[in-house]
Amino acid sequence: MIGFVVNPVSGNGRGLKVWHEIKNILNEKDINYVESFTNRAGSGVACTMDLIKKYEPNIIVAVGGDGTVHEVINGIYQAEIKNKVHFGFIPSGSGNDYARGVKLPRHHLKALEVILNSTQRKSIDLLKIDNKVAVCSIGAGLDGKIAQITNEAKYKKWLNGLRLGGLAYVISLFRVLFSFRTSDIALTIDGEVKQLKNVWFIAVSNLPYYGGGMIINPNANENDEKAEVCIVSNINRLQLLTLFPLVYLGKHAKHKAVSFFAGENIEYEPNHYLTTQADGETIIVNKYKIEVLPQHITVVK
Ligand SMILES: Nc1ncnc2c1ncn2[C@@H]1O[C@H](COP(=O)(O)OP(=O)(O)OP(=O)(O)O)[C@@H](O)[C@H]1O
Repeated sequence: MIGFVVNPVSGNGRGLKVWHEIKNILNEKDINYVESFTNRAGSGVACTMDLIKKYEPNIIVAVGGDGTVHEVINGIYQAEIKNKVHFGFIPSGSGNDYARGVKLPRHHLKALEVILNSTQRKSIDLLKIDNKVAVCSIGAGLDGKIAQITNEAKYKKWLNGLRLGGLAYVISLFRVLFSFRTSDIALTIDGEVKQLKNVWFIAVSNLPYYGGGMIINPNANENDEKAEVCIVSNINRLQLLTLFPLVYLGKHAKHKAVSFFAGENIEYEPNHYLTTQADGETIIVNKYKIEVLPQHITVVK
């Protein structure tokens, strides 16, 4: 049996349209499935856990955007069944960083074909922070703030409807840039400590993309049992603006303000609270401690 967790409001309402199309095909093909609709932000976790408990599906599919991917993966994680239920994805949002990262089709009908016909499976790592997990990235500082105000902004919905969700992050950058305060950070990666001054953000990745297509950690690999870390520090606002377009091309590596690291256990202590995003969703963090969970979830490819 396949369980579908559908976010009807993803992609500014595209989620519901996509689901109706998918459902018709499932009915025509006489596929055994169950569905559950998210009814508010965050409810995808409980929807997933309920489906697993009641129906014991072998595949759980998120129908939505990266936020829905995040919630369903957390539902599977909290159900403590590890690789027993396989994860599938049908995109109906606009960011699609997960689909890009694991090289899944971005068209919903092609994605459905993969779920119904593919026998390929891949075990991938997850990133754990507090009692939550992320599949794409966890970012703190400027990117956390940008994700927060983007998720609250009306223009995200309009732009999502036009399939220009990535542009919403650019608008938000200009909104937060001038009031944002950088921080000093003590960073520990696998026991090695580094002191960093004037940090704009710290992005810890399992997959290369975030923010609707920025290639923030080009070397991130979902099953190398490591997280890639990109830090931007010691740069003024104008220089940051010139760096920003390079991230869309993954060409920021040579810039003097950019440092990369990799490891299994990443911990940082900032000198003030950093707004944090996990897979683009704002999360409240008690401890800035990120751990790689090696090959913790099996995805349909
Ligand atoms: N019924 C609902 N009403 C309001 N918000 C919801 C509902 N269901 C889910 N959400 C929230 O909608 C937000 C956005 O979902 P999602 O990321 O899947 O779509 P998107 O923003 O259109 O896509 P993307 O993140 O790929 O741009 C998530 O924070 C999710 O918790």
